[in-house]
Amino acid sequence: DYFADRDAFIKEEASEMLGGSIQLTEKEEKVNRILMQYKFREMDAGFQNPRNFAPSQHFFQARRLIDNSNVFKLIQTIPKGALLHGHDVCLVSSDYLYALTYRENLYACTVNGRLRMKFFESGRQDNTCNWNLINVLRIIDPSYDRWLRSQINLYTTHPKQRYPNINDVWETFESIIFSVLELLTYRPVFEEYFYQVLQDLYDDNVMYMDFRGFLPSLYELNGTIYQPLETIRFYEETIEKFKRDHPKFLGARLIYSPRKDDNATMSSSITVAKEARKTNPKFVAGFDLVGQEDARYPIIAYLNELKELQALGMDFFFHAGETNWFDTKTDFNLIDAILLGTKRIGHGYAITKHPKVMKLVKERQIAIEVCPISNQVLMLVDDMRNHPAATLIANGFPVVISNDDPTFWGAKGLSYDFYMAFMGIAGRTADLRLLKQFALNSLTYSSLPADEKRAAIASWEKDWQNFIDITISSYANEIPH
Ligand SMILES: O=c1[nH]cnc2c1ncn2[C@@H]1O[C@H](CO)[C@@H](O)[C@H]1O
Repeated sequence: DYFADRDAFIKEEASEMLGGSIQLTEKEEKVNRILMQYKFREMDAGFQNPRNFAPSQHFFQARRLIDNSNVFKLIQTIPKGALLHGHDVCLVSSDYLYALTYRENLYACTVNGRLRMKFFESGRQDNTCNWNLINVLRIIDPSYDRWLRSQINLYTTHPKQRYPNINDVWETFESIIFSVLELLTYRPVFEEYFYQVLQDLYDDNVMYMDFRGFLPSLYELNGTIYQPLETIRFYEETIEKFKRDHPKFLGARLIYSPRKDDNATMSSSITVAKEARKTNPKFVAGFDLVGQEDARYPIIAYLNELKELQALGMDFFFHAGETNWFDTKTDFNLIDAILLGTKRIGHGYAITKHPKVMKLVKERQIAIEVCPISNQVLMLVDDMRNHPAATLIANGFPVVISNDDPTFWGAKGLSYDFYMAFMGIAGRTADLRLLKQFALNSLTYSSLPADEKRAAIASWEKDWQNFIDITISSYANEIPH
């Protein structure tokens, strides 16, 4: 019978999908029905009229739609496990970052038309720039604030016009980081900032983080400058403080990630990496190389240095294949990442063009850190339905969802990226099992040592049960049959 065969076909294919091996309990089924009712409504409205469908639009336009979405509201309450791919200075909400510019003693100047900000003791400004107090600039020029905001966010009403191609958006992105760096590396602000990073995650039901960071030097008003290795101490103290205030939070570990740079800079970064690994093996989970992949040297340019690190027991978590180019030095980073034994792959956007990499990634369970909104804002994909991670999800690859740099595109926490993955990248019938699998994957593939990982999963399971119970009771009148 044709229809029976067809049904069996569809079922078999769906069972290969990420999350397909999860059996939901009766209670979870109830929550799933609530979730899927909302999902179908939103998808059907989008199918009727694409104007209603957030994942096919640029995040700058889509955010308003997502904020009003019932699926999104539910996703926010889901215990999402860990964030495995986010960058040190790009992780708070834009509003929090903006609010920091109201701090006392903060001065500004422009360098080649770009904002630079730094804290000084009154009258002690250095002479590298024409410094003025920001809070004074605000008063004398009413348009100053609007300009300042534009200097610390990629947001624009017309992204396609403002950033005609990928190099334009990356150039602005890197110059934003230049603008905020000395705002954030003033030691007291750095600690408050990082505390808020953890708070944003905690509030979004994310309990652990492996983050990429380049260990910037911090400074005090009195002129003290700390060495990169000392930055680790401030991270660790802030994490301890946060955990004291939020006992359920499980911590954060650093993947030391200098930018792919010239030999001299890289050689000093390698020295830092070796030292950091030796002095802080618990906090330093591994090593990565960052920056716009098409524009910089490939991984293989640093082969000797990487081999040295490897000999010291350093784990790798490489960015690789964050590109639209096929069969070039950039996507070949995927091959070097695998050959060098990477534990996970950052982005891996080009991976579906490399069948042998695909095969090995599945065999060795190397997780792919998918960052949907980042890939859209940094101009690899327009419409989430075209994101290559759809293929990974359909074939049950070890995918985790991450937020990369939420500050600079006006996202917050991890839920916006979960929404894009769930509604835009995964299929129409992908359900609570997929979201549960994303959360479980984030812990399974985290850098946590085995015993801490077991404890983390046990703690997450409690949160999950709790989420199920709370959802059932708060949606009691709306559970479909
Ligand atoms: O998506 C990304 N791919 C590669 N590098 C990135 C991405 N997002 C941020 N950074 C890099 O991280 C540094 C801050 O720690 C940024 O300067 C940027 O080069």
